[in-house]
Amino acid sequence: MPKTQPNLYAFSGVDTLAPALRTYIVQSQALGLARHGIFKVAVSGGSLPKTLAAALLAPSTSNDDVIDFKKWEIFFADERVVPLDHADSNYALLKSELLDKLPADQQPTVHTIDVAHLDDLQEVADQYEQVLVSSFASRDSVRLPIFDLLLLGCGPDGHTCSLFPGHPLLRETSAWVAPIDDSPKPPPKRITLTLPVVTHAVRVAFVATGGGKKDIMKDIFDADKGLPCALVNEGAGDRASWFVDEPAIEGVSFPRRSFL
Ligand SMILES: O=C(O)[C@H](O)[C@@H](O)[C@H](O)[C@H](O)COP(=O)(O)O
Repeated sequence: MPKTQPNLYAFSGVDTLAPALRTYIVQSQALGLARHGIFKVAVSGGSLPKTLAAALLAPSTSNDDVIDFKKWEIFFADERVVPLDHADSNYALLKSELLDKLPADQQPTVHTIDVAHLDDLQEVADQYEQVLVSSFASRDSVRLPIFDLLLLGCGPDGHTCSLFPGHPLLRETSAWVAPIDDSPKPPPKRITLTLPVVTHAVRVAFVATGGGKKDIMKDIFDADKGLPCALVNEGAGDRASWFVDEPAIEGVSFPRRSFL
């Protein structure tokens, strides 16, 4: 069977991107709820939580546009191994951008890292993997967890999650969650979903905006440099969708799709 290609959706700016991202997330939510009565989603840090808030905090426009946060189970695609109230924490970022703005009766289940052993990176990764095992069935019965949706960013070097270009972690085939203590982007100590888990998700959405992304977007879409984002595109095919603004893909020749 020929390999499928990722969907590249381009918008004039975040104000037009956010409603489309919302529609895509609502569709993903419906698929997740139909599959198992819950919506299992993992999110990254960076600018993503702010864009997510723009997409998700807007009022519903119809009965088909309802976000049922109480049925969401939120995981972190990667997390910096710091206290949960630390300025570097992806959880703290999601909390301030989104969770704190949701009413008390609309709070999702959120799986943070266990901060009891922050000095033991492997332990933090192992414990987070156990959280996934508890949610996605026993490790023996499923080879890989299947997230309903991953919401990811793309770094200026082509990294995603805490999977960095040329890093040995890209070759991890066994763990679901891995520690990294030499992240080229500070802070150095993190945990991350591994590449097989990322490419195994039902859907993977990247959000990349701004002219600062255009060179790396050319490398991801028009070249063959084995960058982490390109490896996700290769593994997920048309299960991967990119929500970008025009400045981010200026000069990229890969064909865009229209988001309907
Ligand atoms: O852990 C990190 O260091 C950041 O979360 C990082 O991975 C970020 O997601 C990308 O660099 C995209 O950043 P923007 O969303 O700001 O473009």
